Amino acid sequence: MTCPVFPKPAKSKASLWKVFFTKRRSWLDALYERSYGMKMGEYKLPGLRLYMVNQPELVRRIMVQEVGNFPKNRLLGDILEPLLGESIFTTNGEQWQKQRNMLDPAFKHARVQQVFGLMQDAANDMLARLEHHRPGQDIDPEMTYVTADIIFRTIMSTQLPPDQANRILEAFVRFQAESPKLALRKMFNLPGWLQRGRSERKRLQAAQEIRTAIEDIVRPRYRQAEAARAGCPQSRAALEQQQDILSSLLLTTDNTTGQPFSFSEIVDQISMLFLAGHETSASALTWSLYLLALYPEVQEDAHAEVVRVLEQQPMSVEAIRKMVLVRDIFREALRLYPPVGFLSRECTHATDMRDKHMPAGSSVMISPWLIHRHQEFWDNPHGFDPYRFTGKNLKTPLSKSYLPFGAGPRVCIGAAFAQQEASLILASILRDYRFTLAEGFAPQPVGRLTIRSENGLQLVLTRREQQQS
Ligand code: HEM
Repeated sequence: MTCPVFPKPAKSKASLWKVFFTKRRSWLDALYERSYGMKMGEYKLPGLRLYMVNQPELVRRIMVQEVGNFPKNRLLGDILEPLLGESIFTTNGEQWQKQRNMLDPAFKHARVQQVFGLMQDAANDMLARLEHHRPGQDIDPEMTYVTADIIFRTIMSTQLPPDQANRILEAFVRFQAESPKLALRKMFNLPGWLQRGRSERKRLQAAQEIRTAIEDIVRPRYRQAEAARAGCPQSRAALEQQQDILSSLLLTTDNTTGQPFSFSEIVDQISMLFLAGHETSASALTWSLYLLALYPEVQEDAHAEVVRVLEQQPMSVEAIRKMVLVRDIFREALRLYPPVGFLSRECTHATDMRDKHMPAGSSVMISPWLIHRHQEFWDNPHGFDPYRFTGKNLKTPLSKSYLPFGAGPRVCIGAAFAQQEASLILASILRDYRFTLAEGFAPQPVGRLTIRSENGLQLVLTRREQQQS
């Protein structure tokens, strides 16, 4: 039985220096065989002490029961700061709570359903572009494009013109490629001047390019909000009419001070939603297409499900809800290739877990990648089986061993949004196309900010009606 690709783990743990000099390409390469069966591991690096926690009860303690003692790691904030500023993804305490309160309403189920039409417009544009897909062409950039386009349409009511999209997405590729190098330099506590070398300059420039593009979109709307606050009725009406997430951020004021958000605070949140909202979904969609191409019989089952549902009703929120197999293929892709492979926290107080004493200030990593492939929690952990979610024999309840969207109060705000867009995009492709991997092609998973395929995904698409005629 074919097994979906995953980087073969080393036999044993690599030395620290080997990790530093040879594993900077992808953190997945630093894993070794025992990583896939351990419940807790300890790593002493020059710049920090790091604990890897995979045991479900301890994960729950960190992410749900004692969240206040395990805030988001400063290292993550430092790495993302040039791009995201002080956004909800990295802040803690009161600042985070204020930002979460502000964003939560925009991501409620009802609100997510309202943007289905906008998602569908973007999916239809994707289908039009796919008509020009060459056999064996990489489909990963298309998944990145369509998910970024959905974010622009739903968050900022604007479409992403191809030249601007390419500039932003290419800058993000550079940012993502340089980020793990900085993380390693920080973990190894290298002197400041070594952390500010050529790679860091490239990274900062890429972040600035993305922020400038987002600032250009936000600025006129921000001015409109200022005019509305100064009493201009037309500006207020225009602002209220655009029922996107940017509008709700522009209209919100701080509960305690009554002040609106500043321009840079708004740019921080929008940049974060752009990053968190398209990169993760694009990764998961590309992996879903890979799995479907690798398992043609599952692809045929899923196609049949889509056709069956769409014979009774048009593509809609209700229709995709009925596509249970499509949903479970996406779930299984998120299990095997969770876009956020590591969740990183910090210990504010010294504490004990299993046989380890963790000093205050230690870093804690929870890895959906390892937990989702842990042999004790899953049958056939590296195998593809979308039907496992409807069977009754899951080895461990999903609530304990499945966390592609995180858990507890910091759980992903966009989980319902992501599920809806993914089902829509997959169903649209499955309805119109049969697809296979290009001859001899195998993707190479790499772990950077998200888990992507280093060499993309080369697919051959064939239109279904062409095949039948
Ligand atoms: C398949 C797609 C997605 C995956 C796998 C994913 C995964 C995650 C994970 C694991 C976290 C928690 C990180 C942690 O605890 O350290 C998270 C947080 C977050 N995600 Fe997502 N995400 C996805 C899509 C989205 C989308 C579409 C949006 C918005 C449009 C979004 C916005 C956010 C935000 C704002 C947070 C921070 C929440 C907080 O800290 O309060 N995500 N995501």
